[in-house]
Amino acid sequence: MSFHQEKKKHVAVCGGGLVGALNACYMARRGYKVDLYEMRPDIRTMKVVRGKSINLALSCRGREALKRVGLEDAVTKYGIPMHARMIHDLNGRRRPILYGTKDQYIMSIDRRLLNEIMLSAVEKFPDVEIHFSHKLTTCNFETGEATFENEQGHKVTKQFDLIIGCDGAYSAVRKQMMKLSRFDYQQTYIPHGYMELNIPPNSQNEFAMEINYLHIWPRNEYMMIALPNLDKSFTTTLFMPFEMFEAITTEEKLIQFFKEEFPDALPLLGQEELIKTFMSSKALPLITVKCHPYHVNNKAVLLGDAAHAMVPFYGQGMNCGMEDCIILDEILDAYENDFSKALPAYTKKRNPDAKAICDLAMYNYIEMRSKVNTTSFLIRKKLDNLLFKIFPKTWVPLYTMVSFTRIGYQEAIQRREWQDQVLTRCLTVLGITGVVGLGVMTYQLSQNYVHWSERVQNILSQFGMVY
Ligand SMILES: Cc1cc2nc3c(=O)[nH]c(=O)nc-3n(C[C@H](O)[C@H](O)[C@H](O)COP(=O)(O)OP(=O)(O)OC[C@H]3O[C@@H](n4cnc5c(N)ncnc54)[C@H](O)[C@@H]3O)c2cc1C
Ligand SMILES: COc1ccc2c(c1)CN(c1nc(C(=O)N(C)c3cc(Cl)c(F)cc3C(=O)O)c(Cl)s1)C2
Repeated sequence: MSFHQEKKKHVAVCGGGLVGALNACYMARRGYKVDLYEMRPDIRTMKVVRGKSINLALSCRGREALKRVGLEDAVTKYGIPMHARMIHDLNGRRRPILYGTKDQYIMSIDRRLLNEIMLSAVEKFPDVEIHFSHKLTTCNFETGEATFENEQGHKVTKQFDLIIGCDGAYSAVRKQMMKLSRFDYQQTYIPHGYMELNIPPNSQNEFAMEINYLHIWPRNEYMMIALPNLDKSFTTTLFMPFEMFEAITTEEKLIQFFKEEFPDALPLLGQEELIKTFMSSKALPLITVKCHPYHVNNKAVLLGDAAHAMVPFYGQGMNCGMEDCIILDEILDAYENDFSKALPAYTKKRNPDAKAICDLAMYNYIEMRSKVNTTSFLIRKKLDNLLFKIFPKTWVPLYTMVSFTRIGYQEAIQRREWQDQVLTRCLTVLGITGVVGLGVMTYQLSQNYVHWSERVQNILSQFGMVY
């Protein structure tokens, strides 16, 4: 090796899930030697893969992360666009609320397929090896040594320049970090659990509901969400307090509950299939994990749920973890692969945003649980969308900033707080002085917006109103 030739970095990516598989592609693309360790067997050879939601919503942040390693098209060709939410109310009425313009949509992606595509992409890089059925047990943050145990209980220890913990919400790498002083850790289980149900294709072997929608049954204390699959089924996730799951002890109680709460969904789920699935499954827990710092020395760093697990009520956990890969890659460029500088910079940059989305997802859970039924959900989304149409530069709905832009999560929340202040102030003024208040609201919001009257005319004319 010539004097000036730098020794090739050798990294261990722990966890071959959605973030670990993608991060292995990022590290391999940097020219590092990569060993990816996954405690499960190769899911590409397995019949059934138990675990989390069968499908999930891929939005802007995750798509950009896939795009940068050339995987966006490979993934989105198997995705189903969802242009709007479809709100199902108690009397079976369905009302759509667009996410935005026609090119603003999120995608329903099969979790296993996404993971398989990324694992196969990792294998195409030179100097990369995937070790399935290898579970990380311990690591040394001074020497960079990591020990892995295989199915036979055989242990192997290797030394790396960097250990990247992508091993999920119950991360072993993070557990090792928790032994260190000044490592902050916080976890919260919410009282709700989730259970996956299935709406199969109808008798004509077609989708049983409108295809390109994220279907929602908001019922305050509980809710159901359904995302479409390529096989024309919908993976339907029921979110409910554990004690409610536990109180449904008989088939009769189950059917009665669905007849009362989700009457339109019951015939689509099929009573027999619903009984079979519900009675043979356990509701799974939902956890929020926050920690700081994400790195130790120049030897280890956490990405994805290992760093920031969140409740799914914004559809951002995977998208955020995938965006972690972008952030780390950009920082490694900025610091020319000097881990002693790059890792602290990564924590400094990413931790506030990750905490913000964890809080936002939890807030949305609380908001949806307490007062979001069909009407309130409709009103807020339609108000958001109307103000966004009138003042697109000023009033960007929070869900738009989160799911359709790469605005930092923390900045998105700050902008939303400003919107809320303005709205509260204007509605107060409006309440007291009526027309004057309207002027105040328009003036305040239209300051950053030119030609708003043209917009208002355009919008009102769409409702057949001449302004
Ligand atoms: C019901 C539900 C719905 C969701 N919906 C969405 C959604 O719509 N959109 C979205 O963006 N996110 C969603 N999420 C969140 C998303 O699933 C997670 O954020 C994402 O899976 C995190 O990816 P990860 O790779 O960090 O962790 P994981 O996907 O958990 O992968 C961790 C991997 O590490 C492996 N592993 C664990 N321990 C070890 C070890 N010691 N050694 C080696 N390997 C190990 C595991 O086997 C696994 O393969 C949802 C989550 C839930 C629960
Ligand atoms: C597979 O399991 C799951 C479980 C939950 C989710 C997803 C997939 C995908 N999710 C998305 N949420 C948003 C969002 O921004 N908000 C505020 C919403 C939040 C809730 Cl809880 C909801 F029901 C609708 C919206 C909405 O606006 O449509 C998206 Cl945009 S996508 C939540």
